[in-house]
Amino acid sequence: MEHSKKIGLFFGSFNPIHIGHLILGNYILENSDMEELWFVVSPQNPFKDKKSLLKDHNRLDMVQLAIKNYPKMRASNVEFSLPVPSYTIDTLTYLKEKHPDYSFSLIMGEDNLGSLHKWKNYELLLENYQIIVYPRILGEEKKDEVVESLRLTVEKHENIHQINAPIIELSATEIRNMIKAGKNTRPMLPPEVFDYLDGSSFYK
Ligand SMILES: Nc1ncnc2c1ncn2[C@@H]1O[C@H](COP(=O)(O)OP(=O)(O)OP(=O)(O)O)[C@@H](O)[C@H]1O
Ligand SMILES: O=C(O)c1ccc[n+]([C@@H]2O[C@H](COP(=O)([O-])O)[C@@H](O)[C@H]2O)c1
Repeated sequence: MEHSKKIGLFFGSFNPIHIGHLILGNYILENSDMEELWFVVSPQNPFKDKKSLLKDHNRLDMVQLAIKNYPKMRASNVEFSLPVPSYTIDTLTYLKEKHPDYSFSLIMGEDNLGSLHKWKNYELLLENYQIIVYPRILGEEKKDEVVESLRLTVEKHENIHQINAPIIELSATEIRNMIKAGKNTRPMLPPEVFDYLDGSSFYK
């Protein structure tokens, strides 16, 4: 049988991409059988607050800058030309058609696993794709018993693979707030992304 290249997909708005995303992407490449890791930049979601969301191409530019020295990482703009809001199952179906020789897996934080049962066609997603789940610190809301029990049901599925990646408590929201307040974000951002933002008026 022909080998199908294993691709891990990491979806997000990456507004901006930060070192938490990079550390995790690198961990997965170094500790799983994924051969490539694609950062799939989600377009502007009409149901979310757009005020501080940079344009698609700016967020894609930053991902490209951040990964330029990581040969196994790619930036994907596949969702830019698909209907919004982007449903992961639709993106996966499109990617599978476009790259029939690749095998795609989903990379997801433990926090998102709690709401997976609300995603479009989540049963289809679970049946057809491997989902790699990494640990996050769960907030009070996520600890809710009902969510927790649903999470456990999904967790038992054979396509869910939990990995022991390091927890980096950083968020793009925190970084945007710091930039707005004139604080230094250099250690939280890949150097090229820091320079890109430093020379612009973004988030200020
Ligand atoms: N520090 C982190 N460590 C691991 N995963 C993260 C981290 N921050 C975000 N993620 C995950 O990365 C994906 C893309 O993240 P996203 O671009 O939404 O970043 P974010 O930092 O959570 O952004 P925001 O604060 O704007 O909501 C999401 O699945 C999110 O759960
Ligand atoms: O497909 C769905 O129904 C669906 C519902 C919610 C979230 N997602 C995906 O999960 C990613 C992270 O979601 P969020 O809400 O944490 O930004 C987002 O980029 C989407 O690709 C997908």
